[in-house]
Amino acid sequence: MPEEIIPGYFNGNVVNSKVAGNSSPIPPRTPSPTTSTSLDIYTYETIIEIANFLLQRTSIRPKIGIICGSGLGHLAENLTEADSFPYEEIPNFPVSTVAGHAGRMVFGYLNGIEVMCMQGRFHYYEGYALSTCSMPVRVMKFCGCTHLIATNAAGGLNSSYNVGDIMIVKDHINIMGFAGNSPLQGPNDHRFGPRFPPMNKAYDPELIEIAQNISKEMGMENDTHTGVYICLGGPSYETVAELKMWSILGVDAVGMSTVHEVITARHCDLKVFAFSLITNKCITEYETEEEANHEEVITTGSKRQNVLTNFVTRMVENINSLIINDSM
Ligand SMILES: O=P(O)(O)O[C@H]1O[C@H](CO)[C@@H](O)[C@H]1O
Ligand SMILES: Nc1nc2[nH]cnc2c(=O)[nH]1
Repeated sequence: MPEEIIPGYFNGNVVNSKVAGNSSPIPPRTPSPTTSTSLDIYTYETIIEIANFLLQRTSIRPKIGIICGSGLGHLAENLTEADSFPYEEIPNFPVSTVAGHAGRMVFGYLNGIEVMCMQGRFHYYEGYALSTCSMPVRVMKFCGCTHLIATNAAGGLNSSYNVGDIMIVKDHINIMGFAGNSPLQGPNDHRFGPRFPPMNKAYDPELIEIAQNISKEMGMENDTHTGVYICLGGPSYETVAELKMWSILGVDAVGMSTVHEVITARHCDLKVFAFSLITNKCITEYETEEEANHEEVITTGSKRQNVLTNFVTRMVENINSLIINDSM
Protein backbone atom coordinates (compact mmCIF):
# COMPACT_ATOMS: atom_id res chain seq x y z
CA MET A 1 0.00 0.00 0.00
CA PRO A 2 1.58 3.34 -0.98
CA GLU A 3 2.18 5.85 1.77
CA GLU A 4 -0.26 8.77 1.72
CA ILE A 5 0.09 12.26 3.11
CA ILE A 6 -3.23 13.47 4.40
CA PRO A 7 -3.70 17.14 5.17
CA GLY A 8 -5.02 18.20 8.52
CA TYR A 9 -5.63 21.82 9.42
CA PHE A 10 -4.40 23.64 12.48
CA ASN A 11 -4.42 27.37 13.09
CA GLY A 12 -5.13 27.81 9.40
CA ASN A 13 -2.01 25.89 8.34
CA VAL A 14 -1.93 22.52 6.65
CA VAL A 15 -0.35 19.94 8.93
CA ASN A 16 1.01 16.86 7.18
CA SER A 17 1.10 13.51 8.85
CA LYS A 18 2.38 10.43 7.09
CA VAL A 19 0.00 7.50 7.36
CA ALA A 20 -0.11 4.19 5.59
CA GLY A 21 -2.81 3.84 2.95
CA ASN A 22 -6.40 3.30 3.89
CA SER A 23 -5.75 0.72 6.54
CA SER A 24 -5.85 1.96 10.11
CA PRO A 25 -2.71 4.10 10.49
CA ILE A 26 -2.68 3.91 14.27
CA PRO A 27 -2.34 0.77 16.34
CA PRO A 28 -5.66 0.14 18.09
CA ARG A 29 -5.31 1.45 21.61
CA THR A 30 -8.93 2.22 22.43
CA PRO A 31 -9.04 3.44 26.00
CA SER A 32 -11.60 1.86 28.23
CA PRO A 33 -13.24 3.85 30.99
CA THR A 34 -11.32 2.08 33.69
CA THR A 35 -7.87 2.39 32.13
CA SER A 36 -7.73 5.83 30.59
CA THR A 37 -6.67 7.98 33.49
CA SER A 38 -3.24 8.60 31.92
CA LEU A 39 -2.89 12.26 31.01
CA ASP A 40 -0.58 11.99 28.06
CA ILE A 41 -1.97 9.34 25.71
CA TYR A 42 -3.32 11.97 23.32
CA THR A 43 -0.19 13.55 21.99
CA TYR A 44 -0.19 16.15 19.23
CA GLU A 45 0.78 13.44 16.75
CA THR A 46 -2.01 11.09 17.91
CA ILE A 47 -4.63 13.81 17.53
CA ILE A 48 -3.41 14.54 13.99
CA GLU A 49 -3.60 10.86 13.18
CA ILE A 50 -7.15 10.54 14.50
CA ALA A 51 -8.19 13.61 12.46
CA ASN A 52 -6.49 12.21 9.38
CA PHE A 53 -8.18 8.84 9.88
CA LEU A 54 -11.53 10.66 9.68
CA LEU A 55 -10.61 13.08 6.87
CA GLN A 56 -9.39 10.14 4.77
CA ARG A 57 -12.82 8.60 4.98
CA THR A 58 -15.10 11.59 4.36
CA SER A 59 -15.13 14.39 1.82
CA ILE A 60 -16.85 16.74 4.30
CA ARG A 61 -14.56 19.59 5.43
CA PRO A 62 -16.33 21.11 8.45
CA LYS A 63 -15.67 24.48 10.02
CA ILE A 64 -18.25 23.90 12.75
CA GLY A 65 -18.13 21.09 15.32
CA ILE A 66 -21.19 20.19 17.37
CA ILE A 67 -21.36 18.14 20.58
CA CYS A 68 -24.75 16.58 21.30
CA GLY A 69 -25.76 16.38 24.94
CA SER A 70 -27.78 13.68 26.71
CA GLY A 71 -30.91 12.94 24.71
CA LEU A 72 -29.92 15.53 22.08
CA GLY A 73 -28.32 13.13 19.60
CA HIS A 74 -31.20 13.57 17.16
CA LEU A 75 -29.41 16.73 15.99
CA ALA A 76 -26.96 14.44 14.17
CA GLU A 77 -29.80 12.58 12.52
CA ASN A 78 -30.64 15.72 10.55
CA LEU A 79 -27.33 15.71 8.70
CA THR A 80 -27.57 14.86 5.00
CA GLU A 81 -24.98 12.96 2.97
CA ALA A 82 -23.69 11.81 6.34
CA ASP A 83 -20.55 9.79 6.97
CA SER A 84 -20.84 8.18 10.36
CA PHE A 85 -17.98 6.71 12.42
CA PRO A 86 -18.84 4.63 15.51
CA TYR A 87 -16.35 5.56 18.23
CA GLU A 88 -15.18 1.96 18.57
CA GLU A 89 -14.04 2.06 14.92
CA ILE A 90 -11.95 5.22 15.34
CA PRO A 91 -8.44 4.29 16.46
CA ASN A 92 -7.62 5.47 19.97
CA PHE A 93 -11.13 6.81 20.59
CA PRO A 94 -12.92 6.21 23.89
CA VAL A 95 -16.36 4.60 23.80
CA SER A 96 -19.64 6.07 25.03
CA THR A 97 -21.16 4.30 28.01
CA VAL A 98 -24.13 6.54 28.89
CA ALA A 99 -27.77 6.10 27.80
CA GLY A 100 -28.73 8.81 25.33
CA HIS A 101 -25.20 9.02 23.85
CA ALA A 102 -25.10 6.94 20.67
CA GLY A 103 -21.32 7.03 20.32
CA ARG A 104 -20.67 8.18 16.75
CA MET A 105 -18.79 10.97 15.01
CA VAL A 106 -21.01 12.11 12.17
CA PHE A 107 -19.88 14.32 9.28
CA GLY A 108 -22.51 15.79 6.98
CA TYR A 109 -24.47 18.81 5.84
CA LEU A 110 -26.83 20.73 8.09
CA ASN A 111 -29.01 22.73 5.73
CA GLY A 112 -26.22 22.66 3.16
CA ILE A 113 -23.43 23.58 5.60
CA GLU A 114 -20.62 21.13 6.36
CA VAL A 115 -20.42 20.16 10.04
CA MET A 116 -19.05 17.39 12.20
CA CYS A 117 -21.05 16.20 15.13
CA MET A 118 -20.30 14.13 18.21
CA GLN A 119 -23.42 12.05 18.71
CA GLY A 120 -22.46 11.28 22.27
CA ARG A 121 -19.80 12.71 24.55
CA PHE A 122 -17.52 11.45 27.31
CA HIS A 123 -17.97 12.29 30.98
CA TYR A 124 -15.57 12.26 33.90
CA TYR A 125 -17.87 9.95 35.88
CA GLU A 126 -17.48 7.29 33.17
CA GLY A 127 -13.92 6.91 34.39
CA TYR A 128 -12.15 8.97 31.72
CA ALA A 129 -9.59 11.64 32.53
CA LEU A 130 -10.91 15.13 31.76
CA SER A 131 -8.29 15.40 29.00
CA THR A 132 -9.74 12.24 27.44
CA CYS A 133 -13.30 13.58 27.76
CA SER A 134 -12.38 16.69 25.80
CA MET A 135 -9.84 15.16 23.39
CA PRO A 136 -12.39 15.07 20.51
CA VAL A 137 -12.50 18.88 20.59
CA ARG A 138 -8.86 18.90 19.46
CA VAL A 139 -9.76 16.38 16.77
CA MET A 140 -12.42 18.83 15.57
CA LYS A 141 -9.79 21.56 15.44
CA PHE A 142 -7.49 19.36 13.36
CA CYS A 143 -10.37 18.44 11.06
CA GLY A 144 -10.59 22.14 10.19
CA CYS A 145 -13.18 23.47 12.65
CA THR A 146 -12.97 27.07 13.78
CA HIS A 147 -16.16 27.01 15.87
CA LEU A 148 -17.65 24.70 18.49
CA ILE A 149 -21.30 24.40 19.45
CA ALA A 150 -21.54 22.47 22.73
CA THR A 151 -24.98 21.37 23.88
CA ASN A 152 -25.96 19.72 27.13
CA ALA A 153 -28.85 18.61 29.27
CA ALA A 154 -28.88 20.42 32.60
CA GLY A 155 -30.90 20.84 35.74
CA GLY A 156 -32.51 24.28 36.07
CA LEU A 157 -31.41 25.83 39.34
CA ASN A 158 -32.60 29.36 38.64
CA SER A 159 -36.19 29.29 39.92
CA SER A 160 -37.47 31.12 36.83
CA TYR A 161 -36.32 28.30 34.52
CA ASN A 162 -38.81 25.70 33.36
CA VAL A 163 -38.37 22.22 31.92
CA GLY A 164 -37.85 22.51 28.16
CA ASP A 165 -36.31 26.00 28.32
CA ILE A 166 -33.01 26.84 26.70
CA MET A 167 -30.19 28.48 28.64
CA ILE A 168 -27.56 30.15 26.48
CA VAL A 169 -24.35 29.73 28.47
CA LYS A 170 -22.69 33.07 29.15
CA ASP A 171 -20.15 31.74 31.65
CA HIS A 172 -19.22 28.73 33.71
CA ILE A 173 -17.83 27.84 37.11
CA ASN A 174 -15.02 25.31 36.74
CA ILE A 175 -15.43 23.81 40.19
CA MET A 176 -13.45 20.68 39.27
CA GLY A 177 -10.61 22.98 38.27
CA PHE A 178 -10.70 24.60 41.73
CA ALA A 179 -9.29 21.29 42.99
CA GLY A 180 -6.68 21.21 40.24
CA ASN A 181 -8.53 18.82 37.93
CA SER A 182 -8.31 20.33 34.46
CA PRO A 183 -8.22 18.92 30.92
CA LEU A 184 -5.05 21.01 30.52
CA GLN A 185 -3.34 19.46 33.54
CA GLY A 186 0.12 18.09 32.77
CA PRO A 187 2.84 19.26 30.40
CA ASN A 188 1.57 21.86 27.94
CA ASP A 189 2.19 21.23 24.25
CA HIS A 190 2.26 24.80 22.94
CA ARG A 191 1.30 23.54 19.46
CA PHE A 192 -2.21 23.11 20.90
CA GLY A 193 -2.23 26.42 22.74
CA PRO A 194 -0.73 28.46 25.57
CA ARG A 195 0.09 27.22 29.06
CA PHE A 196 -2.24 29.75 30.69
CA PRO A 197 -5.25 30.40 28.43
CA PRO A 198 -7.66 33.19 29.44
CA MET A 199 -11.29 32.24 30.10
CA ASN A 200 -13.01 35.57 30.67
CA LYS A 201 -14.44 35.47 27.13
CA ALA A 202 -14.85 31.70 26.90
CA TYR A 203 -18.34 32.03 25.45
CA ASP A 204 -18.17 34.26 22.39
CA PRO A 205 -20.24 37.43 23.06
CA GLU A 206 -21.16 37.83 19.37
CA LEU A 207 -22.49 34.28 19.21
CA ILE A 208 -24.48 34.84 22.42
CA GLU A 209 -26.14 37.88 20.84
CA ILE A 210 -26.89 35.97 17.64
CA ALA A 211 -28.47 33.16 19.68
CA GLN A 212 -30.61 35.63 21.61
CA ASN A 213 -31.85 37.10 18.32
CA ILE A 214 -32.58 33.67 16.89
CA SER A 215 -34.60 32.85 19.99
CA LYS A 216 -36.68 36.02 19.40
CA GLU A 217 -37.15 35.16 15.71
CA MET A 218 -38.41 31.74 16.78
CA GLY A 219 -40.81 33.33 19.30
CA MET A 220 -38.98 31.66 22.18
CA GLU A 221 -37.74 34.68 24.07
CA ASN A 222 -39.86 33.79 27.11
CA ASP A 223 -38.38 30.27 27.19
CA THR A 224 -34.78 31.30 26.63
CA HIS A 225 -32.37 32.51 29.28
CA THR A 226 -28.74 33.48 29.39
CA GLY A 227 -26.94 32.14 32.43
CA VAL A 228 -24.11 30.43 34.26
CA TYR A 229 -23.44 26.67 34.02
CA ILE A 230 -21.54 24.52 36.47
CA CYS A 231 -20.06 21.08 35.73
CA LEU A 232 -20.01 18.72 38.69
CA GLY A 233 -18.27 15.36 38.67
CA GLY A 234 -21.43 13.29 39.03
CA PRO A 235 -22.78 10.73 38.51
CA SER A 236 -24.93 11.31 41.59
CA TYR A 237 -27.30 14.24 41.29
CA GLU A 238 -27.06 17.02 43.85
CA THR A 239 -28.24 17.18 47.42
CA VAL A 240 -30.55 19.99 48.44
CA ALA A 241 -27.76 21.60 50.46
CA GLU A 242 -25.38 21.51 47.51
CA LEU A 243 -27.94 23.10 45.22
CA LYS A 244 -28.64 25.86 47.73
CA MET A 245 -24.90 26.56 47.84
CA TRP A 246 -24.54 26.75 44.02
CA SER A 247 -27.56 29.01 43.84
CA ILE A 248 -26.00 31.46 46.32
CA LEU A 249 -22.83 31.39 44.19
CA GLY A 250 -24.65 32.48 41.04
CA VAL A 251 -25.19 29.20 39.21
CA ASP A 252 -28.26 28.97 36.96
CA ALA A 253 -27.93 25.45 35.53
CA VAL A 254 -26.19 22.31 36.75
CA GLY A 255 -24.65 19.53 34.69
CA MET A 256 -21.75 17.09 34.40
CA SER A 257 -20.10 18.10 31.13
CA THR A 258 -19.18 20.92 28.73
CA VAL A 259 -16.80 22.99 30.91
CA HIS A 260 -13.70 20.89 30.15
CA GLU A 261 -14.67 20.82 26.46
CA VAL A 262 -14.94 24.58 26.39
CA ILE A 263 -11.59 25.02 28.17
CA THR A 264 -9.97 22.72 25.63
CA ALA A 265 -11.65 24.53 22.75
CA ARG A 266 -10.51 27.95 23.93
CA HIS A 267 -7.00 26.59 24.52
CA CYS A 268 -6.76 25.75 20.80
CA ASP A 269 -8.56 28.96 19.81
CA LEU A 270 -11.93 27.62 18.73
CA LYS A 271 -14.80 30.09 19.09
CA VAL A 272 -17.43 28.64 21.40
CA PHE A 273 -21.17 28.76 21.65
CA ALA A 274 -22.88 26.57 24.25
CA PHE A 275 -26.40 26.08 25.47
CA SER A 276 -28.21 23.89 27.97
CA LEU A 277 -31.59 22.32 27.51
CA ILE A 278 -33.22 22.53 30.93
CA THR A 279 -34.36 18.93 31.27
CA ASN A 280 -35.45 19.03 34.90
CA LYS A 281 -35.93 21.52 37.68
CA CYS A 282 -33.37 21.16 40.44
CA ILE A 283 -35.02 20.06 43.67
CA THR A 284 -34.13 22.61 46.31
CA GLU A 285 -36.65 21.67 49.01
CA TYR A 286 -36.72 18.61 51.26
CA GLU A 287 -40.51 18.35 51.38
CA THR A 288 -41.16 16.65 48.06
CA GLU A 289 -41.57 13.16 46.65
CA GLU A 290 -39.74 14.11 43.43
CA GLU A 291 -36.25 12.87 42.62
CA ALA A 292 -33.91 13.71 39.74
CA ASN A 293 -33.59 10.95 37.17
CA HIS A 294 -31.91 10.36 33.83
CA GLU A 295 -35.14 9.13 32.16
CA GLU A 296 -36.66 12.59 32.58
CA VAL A 297 -33.50 14.09 31.09
CA ILE A 298 -33.73 11.92 27.96
CA THR A 299 -37.49 12.37 27.61
CA THR A 300 -37.24 16.17 27.72
CA GLY A 301 -34.53 16.08 25.04
CA SER A 302 -36.72 13.96 22.85
CA LYS A 303 -39.80 16.20 23.34
CA ARG A 304 -37.85 19.34 22.40
CA GLN A 305 -35.97 17.85 19.47
CA ASN A 306 -37.69 19.83 16.70
CA VAL A 307 -37.18 23.16 18.43
CA LEU A 308 -33.55 22.38 19.22
CA THR A 309 -32.79 21.23 15.69
CA ASN A 310 -34.27 24.45 14.34
CA PHE A 311 -32.29 26.53 16.87
CA VAL A 312 -28.97 24.78 16.12
CA THR A 313 -29.55 24.92 12.36
CA ARG A 314 -30.06 28.69 12.54
CA MET A 315 -26.94 29.05 14.70
CA VAL A 316 -24.95 27.05 12.14
CA GLU A 317 -26.26 29.26 9.32
CA ASN A 318 -25.28 32.42 11.20
CA ILE A 319 -21.85 31.11 12.16
CA ASN A 320 -21.27 30.07 8.56
CA SER A 321 -22.07 33.62 7.41
CA LEU A 322 -19.56 34.99 9.95
CA ILE A 323 -16.91 32.55 8.67
CA ILE A 324 -17.56 33.59 5.06
CA ASN A 325 -17.43 37.31 5.95
CA ASP A 326 -14.20 36.83 7.93
CA SER A 327 -12.56 35.11 4.96
CA MET A 328 -13.37 37.98 2.55
O1 LIG B 1 -24.13 16.98 29.87
P1 LIG B 1 -24.85 15.94 29.12
O2 LIG B 1 -23.94 15.00 28.43
O3 LIG B 1 -25.86 16.53 28.18
O4 LIG B 1 -25.67 15.03 30.18
C1 LIG B 1 -26.20 15.46 31.42
O5 LIG B 1 -27.21 14.54 31.75
C2 LIG B 1 -26.65 13.42 32.49
C3 LIG B 1 -27.41 13.25 33.77
O6 LIG B 1 -28.76 13.01 33.54
C4 LIG B 1 -25.20 13.81 32.78
O7 LIG B 1 -24.34 13.16 31.90
C5 LIG B 1 -25.20 15.30 32.57
O8 LIG B 1 -23.94 15.81 32.22
N1 LIG C 1 -25.58 17.52 37.79
C1 LIG C 1 -26.73 17.48 37.09
N2 LIG C 1 -26.67 17.14 35.81
C2 LIG C 1 -27.83 17.11 35.13
N3 LIG C 1 -28.06 16.83 33.84
C3 LIG C 1 -29.38 16.95 33.63
N4 LIG C 1 -30.00 17.31 34.75
C4 LIG C 1 -29.05 17.42 35.70
C5 LIG C 1 -29.08 17.78 37.07
O1 LIG C 1 -30.12 18.08 37.66
N5 LIG C 1 -27.88 17.80 37.71
